[in-house]
Amino acid sequence: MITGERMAAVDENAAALGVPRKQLMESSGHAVARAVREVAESGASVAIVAGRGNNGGDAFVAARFLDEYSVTTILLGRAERIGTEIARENWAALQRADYETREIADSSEVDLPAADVIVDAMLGTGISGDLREPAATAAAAINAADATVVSVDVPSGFDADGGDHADNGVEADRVVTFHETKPGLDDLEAEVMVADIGIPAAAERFVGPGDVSLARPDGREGRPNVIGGGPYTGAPALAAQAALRAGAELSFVAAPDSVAGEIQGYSEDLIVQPYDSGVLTPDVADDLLETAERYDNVVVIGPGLGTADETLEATRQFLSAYTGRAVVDADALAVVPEIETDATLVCTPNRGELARMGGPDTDDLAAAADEIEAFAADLGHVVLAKGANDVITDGERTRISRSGTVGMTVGGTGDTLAGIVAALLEHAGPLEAAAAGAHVNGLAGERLAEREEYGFLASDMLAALPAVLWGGSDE
Ligand SMILES: NC(=O)C1=CN([C@@H]2O[C@H](COP(=O)(O)OP(=O)(O)OC[C@H]3O[C@@H](n4cnc5c(N)ncnc54)[C@H](O)[C@@H]3O)[C@@H](O)[C@H]2O)[C@H](O)CC1
Ligand SMILES: [K+]
Repeated sequence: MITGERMAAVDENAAALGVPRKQLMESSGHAVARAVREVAESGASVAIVAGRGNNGGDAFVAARFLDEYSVTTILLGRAERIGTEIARENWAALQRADYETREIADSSEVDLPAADVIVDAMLGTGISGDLREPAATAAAAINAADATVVSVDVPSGFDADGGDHADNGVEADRVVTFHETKPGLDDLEAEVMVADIGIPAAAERFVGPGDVSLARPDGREGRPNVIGGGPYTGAPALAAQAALRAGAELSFVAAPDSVAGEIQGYSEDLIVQPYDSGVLTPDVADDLLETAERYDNVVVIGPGLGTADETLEATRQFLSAYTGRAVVDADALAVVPEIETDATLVCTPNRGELARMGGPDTDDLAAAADEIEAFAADLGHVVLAKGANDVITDGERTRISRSGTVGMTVGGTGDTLAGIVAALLEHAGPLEAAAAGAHVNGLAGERLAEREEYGFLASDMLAALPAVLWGGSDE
């Protein structure tokens, strides 16, 4: 089962692994042709109704595999407004190879030829909202036709993220969906066939650019609050700054008044809010909990907190009562296996912290991915286990991030990671935020290592983050 937006991420990851979208489109189109052949008698007439996106592109490919039939390909819209390069190229090939094609400018021109089989390639996972014209009129004509309807990827009008189908959507007899079925597809009347289109398993297993695109903030959003500091002051400052560099609008630090000034001193960009105590105590935790619940910000709890008994008790109390989203790092991790909570937690243990939490005790986290997945399932939260390769899992789905470089084994890179995950968690799911966060943190380190393999600081990574999240230069 895979959603449309996750499919786009996997698609982008496949391209980064060397399997470009055009090759996927060729496989998709071939799969559609095979499905048509299963329902078309020899000599049958086939009408392809294509949209201007890659769903249509798949059908332009299919037309080339259906020479034994009389095929007409109808494009809803003008050819020059085909939305993607690979769909345009496949349309152009049909023109040059003298295939039977028609362009429909608007709904008044919708007039489907009589056909034994209709291929519905108007809309796939790129749909937004109920069918607009001319797709709406075309869908009605398809539904009224006396033909077998084969839909490409999903019936046009079906939402591959939410699983519901537009009232004016196409009623397909068959659906050829790619790679994995989509949520809700099997509830439709249609017969669903899943076509393998050659996406390497690595495109799902390993975090890639598609996962970063999926979790990247569009614009500045979120106001994470770092609950940290006490004995240490660098960690909360790094985490809070990383959150800003990863797209947060504001970044708060709640810290003991004894160190608040020092933390503020690291960066004027932070909003440091001192509390009247030398360390995090249960009373202070109560106040911070009330604030966190009121503002519904993502919390980062742990950086630099220290391990005083009353601090651990305060952390236990905060996380047990909290119902929002939090990144739990460093010394705060110890309490997570001891508590029940309704909060959505992303735990970011390093190898030692993972073992102390009850997870596998090993240097090669990727080799222990299944055990870490089982540990996360038991823990009930997302675990981002940090190592040479990071293992990110919600107990059901597991990803490996291979980004990063040996120079990152310097103090503070775990703090920047926690801040990045917090910024992404403001708008992305916990697994998605953790996977993209781990990956982006590693890419920032790689970018610095291009200049010098060692010797860079965690604080140097802050300036490299925007470039790896949004592309562009950090110079
Ligand atoms: N992800 C993969 O691995 C592969 C996907 N393939 C095919 O690509 C489509 C998704 O293509 P995309 O270009 O993103 O969008 P669509 O073609 O689905 O539709 C976009 C198209 O439709 C217009 N549009 C959007 N909403 C509406 C609406 N409500 N009413 C009318 N028109 C609408 C929009 O303006 C665009 O023009 C996927 O389904 C697969 O079929 C690859 O080819 C194979 C690998
Ligand atoms: K379709």
